Amino acid sequence: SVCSSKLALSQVHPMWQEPLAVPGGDRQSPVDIVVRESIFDPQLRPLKVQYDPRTCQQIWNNGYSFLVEYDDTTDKSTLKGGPLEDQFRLCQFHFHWGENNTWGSEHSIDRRLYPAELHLVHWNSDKYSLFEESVIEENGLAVIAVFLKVGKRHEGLQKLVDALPAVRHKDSVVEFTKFDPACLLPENINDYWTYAGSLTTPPLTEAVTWIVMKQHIEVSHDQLAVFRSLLFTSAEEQLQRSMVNNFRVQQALKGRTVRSSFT
Ligand SMILES: CCCSc1c(F)c(F)c(S(=O)(=O)NC)c(F)c1F
Ligand SMILES: [Zn+2]
Repeated sequence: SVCSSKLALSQVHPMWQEPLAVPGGDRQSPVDIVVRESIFDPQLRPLKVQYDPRTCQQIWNNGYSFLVEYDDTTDKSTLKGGPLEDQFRLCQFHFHWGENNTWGSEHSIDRRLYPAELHLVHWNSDKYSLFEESVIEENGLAVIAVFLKVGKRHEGLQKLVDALPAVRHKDSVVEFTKFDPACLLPENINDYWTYAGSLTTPPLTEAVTWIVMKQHIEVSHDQLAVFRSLLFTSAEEQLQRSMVNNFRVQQALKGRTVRSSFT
């Protein structure tokens, strides 16, 4: 699928070589969400998520995270409603996580970090014909963020966990089909915060409408340990480095309002 276009990602530098200056960046991500400063917006509608597991294609280790990629050439897996005016197509989902269970998420709620964070990346197929175009447009992307907490084993996630050893090294790809990403959403998807932000990986473009779920999902310690068994490095490289702490440092809100869909 085009959504994790090799070209766009080829400019990717390891996130931890911060700061990658974004000239005049005034809507950068991630941020800390201060609950008491968020504004309830009664005009925020329920989210409409329609995912078709048959559009699931492959898992790719891009040296950053592992991306589960979907066929985004038709409107089969879509997101609309909530803060969104247009219809968005699912192109991939991936995670950010830490070296231990103390930190790993990109966003935080009143400074509380989670051990990992899921990102479901969608692009505006009403306004653009290609993912690449949408990445550089201010209303181009919509990302649903879901926090992961360590607890009971997530049965739906296990199929994905079992496939990860096949993509241990950077640039490895494995076929992965019939996975319904809806199983990774919390029961309640109508309680969320939303704000205007950016990608948290280069090109760091300010194209993202963020939708951060209030309710987290639970995964087991062992499932998260398999995430940490992935490598940033390709099979050829001398020095292998564990894929952990693949989150960006938090950015200033710079006057932005974070709205909530709930009181
Ligand atoms: C040119 C990007 C290729 S796809 C992609 C990605 F791989 C990624 F990691 C993030 S993120 O910023 O890290 N999380 C929302 C994105 F937003 C993406 F769109
Ligand atoms: Zn992400």
